[in-house]
Amino acid sequence: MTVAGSPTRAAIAAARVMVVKVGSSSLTTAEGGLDPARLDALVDALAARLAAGSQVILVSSGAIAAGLAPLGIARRPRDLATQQAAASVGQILLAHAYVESFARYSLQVGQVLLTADDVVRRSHYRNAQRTLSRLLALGAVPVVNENDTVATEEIRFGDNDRLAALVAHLVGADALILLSDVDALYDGDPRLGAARRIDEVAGESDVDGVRAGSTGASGLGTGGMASKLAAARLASAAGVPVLLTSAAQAKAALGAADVGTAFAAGGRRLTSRRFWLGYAADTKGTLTLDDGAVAAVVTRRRSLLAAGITTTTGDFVAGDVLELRNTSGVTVARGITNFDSAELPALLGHSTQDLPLDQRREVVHADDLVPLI
Ligand SMILES: Nc1ncnc2c1ncn2[C@@H]1O[C@H](COP(=O)(O)OP(=O)(O)O)[C@@H](O)[C@H]1O
Ligand SMILES: N[C@@H](CCC(=O)OP(=O)(O)O)C(=O)O
Repeated sequence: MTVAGSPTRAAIAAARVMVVKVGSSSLTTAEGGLDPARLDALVDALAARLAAGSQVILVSSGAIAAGLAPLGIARRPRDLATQQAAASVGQILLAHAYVESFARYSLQVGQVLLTADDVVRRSHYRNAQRTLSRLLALGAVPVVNENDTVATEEIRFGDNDRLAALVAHLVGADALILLSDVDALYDGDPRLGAARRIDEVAGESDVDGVRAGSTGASGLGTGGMASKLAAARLASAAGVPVLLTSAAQAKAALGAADVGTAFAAGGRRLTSRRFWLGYAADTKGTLTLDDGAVAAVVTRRRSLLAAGITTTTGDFVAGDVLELRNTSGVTVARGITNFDSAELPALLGHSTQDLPLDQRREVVHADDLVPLI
């Protein structure tokens, strides 16, 4: 049963700025290629929300899927070069289809193709932020996708669910809507048999035991439900509530928000620097902390000193972001190191006053540290 009028659904229904993400399987036909009718239906729903006064950023997958049929490729290719070639052909078709469809409402669209670097590197992050807010201020609808043709295997987002969650934080969205080919989150993949529908996720305990598959039914998308769940966690940590439903229900999702699964926003909205540090930046290594150090940094919000670190891994330099783990291997925080990986091992376990003068500093300063538990 849908929890009508819950605070999360009310917040989504009232959102002024929203990011809407649509998956490949919701834009293409079974034979391959774009499905203009489904794309128009999505744009109808977006235009209604825009007419009601909201600002909408669309994160649209579908470039690879849209490029397959025109290139005579029958199935989604596994190798990166063919995926990139398909995306290169498909992205133009996709952008063109949106231009035509939004034109029915006299709306302009602006194509924004992002690489992981654009959202995880601080200087690029602010640039992407400025471009998106200027597009919104000018009344255009930003249509975002990963810049598939230039992204290498190592630096790819690979899934647009995560990209959409990062964009939601980037633009300070009030809600993130994830539109897929399934109407809600279930406790198991509904394709595999009876599964219970989940209406509302208030916290981690509500998704305990949920089996989220990592491949979609269509074979066109990437990541399956697992990547949507991870994206919902990311957005929730950024203070953004999430609604997950099918593209077929886009109108209802963008209207009363009384369909699908609603994920509550967890806690307060982090500043962009702390969100970047805690969730978006790439990490270059790990530090294992003893129990006293975990309590100091997580509970008492203190800086991390060399005395509380037992081991380090990775190849990093001062200024890199590291994962801070407890002795069971659980990541308890992320932070910026003040030391290179080459000099840190010799300092471990030593109290700060025993260190040479030029090394008497915190390993991670409290201001550069985001607890994650
Ligand atoms: N626990 C679950 N609840 C709902 N759907 C699930 C679950 N586990 C796996 N799935 C599958 O995930 C698919 C959606 O993933 P995907 O095809 O990657 O979507 P998209 O292309 O929209 O990004 C659904 O078709 C559904 O069968
Ligand atoms: N950037 C890729 C989409 C990758 C992706 O996440 O796809 P999907 O799982 O359908 O949202 C493309 O446009 O084909």
